[in-house]
Amino acid sequence: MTQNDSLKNWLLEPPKYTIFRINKLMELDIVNLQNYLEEQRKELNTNSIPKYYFLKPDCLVIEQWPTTLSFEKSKNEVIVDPLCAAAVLRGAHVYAPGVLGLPTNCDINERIDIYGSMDGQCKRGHKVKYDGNKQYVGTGFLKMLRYHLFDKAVQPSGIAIQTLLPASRLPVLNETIFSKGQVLLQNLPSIIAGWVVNAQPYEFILDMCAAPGNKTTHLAEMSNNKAVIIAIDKTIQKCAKIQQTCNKQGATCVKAYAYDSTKIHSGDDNNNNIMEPPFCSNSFNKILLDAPCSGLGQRPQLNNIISPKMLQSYKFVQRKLFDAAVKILEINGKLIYSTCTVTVDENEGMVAWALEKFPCLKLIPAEPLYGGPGLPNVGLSDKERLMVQRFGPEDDELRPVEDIYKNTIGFFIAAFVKTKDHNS
Ligand SMILES: C[S@@+](CC[C@H](N)C(=O)[O-])C[C@H]1O[C@@H](n2cnc3c(N)ncnc32)[C@H](O)[C@@H]1O
Repeated sequence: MTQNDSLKNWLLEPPKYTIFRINKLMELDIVNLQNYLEEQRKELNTNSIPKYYFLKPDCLVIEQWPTTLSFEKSKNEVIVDPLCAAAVLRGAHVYAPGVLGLPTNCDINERIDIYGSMDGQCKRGHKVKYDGNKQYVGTGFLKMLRYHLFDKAVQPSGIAIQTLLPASRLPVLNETIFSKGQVLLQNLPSIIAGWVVNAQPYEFILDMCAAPGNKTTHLAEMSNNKAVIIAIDKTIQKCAKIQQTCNKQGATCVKAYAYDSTKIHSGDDNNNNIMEPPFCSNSFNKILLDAPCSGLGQRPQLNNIISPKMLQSYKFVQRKLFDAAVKILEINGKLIYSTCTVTVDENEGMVAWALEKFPCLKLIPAEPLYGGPGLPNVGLSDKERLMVQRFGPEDDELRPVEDIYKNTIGFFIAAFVKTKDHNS
C-alpha cells in the first residue's frame, strides 16, 4: 500500500475516541455521563459501559462500546447524505435535513439501519431500497415518516432517527447530557492547540481566525478569564457566533470583532488604540493563527469535493494572515499556527516558507508534543520536524505517537517566537 492509500483509508475511518473539552470555569456533573451511559447500556443489552477518563482536567475521553455488540439487520433502511453519515459514525443522531431516502412501509419507532449514500446519486425523497453505492453507518429508531421529511409544505428539522449504535461503536453522545456550557465536543488536536498557546492571566492574546470560538473560549478558560483576548473573524455573523460561544461558556475576557485579519496590521504605529483592529506593530504577547484551510483532516471524510484549484488557493491567504501576524506580534511573543488539514503546502510548507521569509522568527517546540513529527523531505530538517506536531496515520521513528493521538483527526501545529523586530 502506498503512503497515499494509507492516508486515504485513514481519512475514511472515524476517530476511535469521543472527546469533550471540559469548561474549567464551571462545575462538571460527571454523574450525568455515568447515568446516560448506563441507560444506553440497558438499551443495548450489554454488560458494561465504555471506559471514560480525564486525559487532563480539561479533557474527557470516552472510548467505544465493546466489539461483542452487534444487531441483526433491520427490515428497512434509511439513506442519508455523506455529511450526515459521517456525523452518525461519530456518535450523532440523524437530523431530518440529512435524510435522502426512506421506504413507504415504515413505522414510527421501528429499528432501522442507516446507510450513507456514497455516490451522490440518491435523490431526496427516494422511496425504494437503494441499490447504489452505500455504506452502513449504524442503526437506530425511526422518529419521522416520509410525510415529515419530504412533503413539499415542510421544512424538515429535528431528529429523524435516534441513533442506537453507530457502526464505529462510538457512544451516541452530545453536549446536552451536561448543563449548558460545561462541555464542548472538540477534536483532541484542537484542544492541544489551546494547550500549546497556554494562555496565562494578564497576557494580551489575539485569536486571528476565531469563529465559532472553540479555541477562543479554551484560551479564556485556561487563563481563568484573566487574559485579554481579542477574537477576530471576517463577518459580523461569524463574530456573533464567537460571542454566542463565549456567552454559553462564561468566557468574559474576550472582545470579538468582525475584521479581515489579512489587513489587521495598522500602517500607523502611533495609533494608540490597542483594543480594536487594526493593531500597530509589536502589540500582542501571543497570537493564535488557526488558519482557514482545506479541512482535509476531518474524519471520516466520506465526500471529498474540493477542486485542485481550490486546494491550491489556501496557502496564499495563509501567507497573508501569517505576514500580518508577524508584524503585530511583540518581540519575544509567541505565534501558534494550526490547521485541520493534511496537505504539505498548508503545513510543513508554510513553516519552511515562514522561516525563510521572516528572519525575525524562530521555530520552537510546539509543546506539549503529542502528535507525530512533520513529514520528511518537504523542506524541514529533522530538528525542525521534531518541533512541530502532525496528526495523521504516519509512523515515524523520530517520535512515536500514542494511539489516542493517532486515532484522531488530521491536524498540524507549529509554534514560533519573534526574536527581533520584523523590520530589522
Ligand atoms: C479553522 S476556522 C477557525 C476555527 C476556530 N479557531 C475555532 O477553533 O473555533 C477558520 C476561520 O477563519 C476565518 N477566516 C478566513 N479568512 C479570514 C480573514 N481574512 N480574516 C479573519 N478570519 C478569516 C473563517 O471565517 C473561519 O471561521
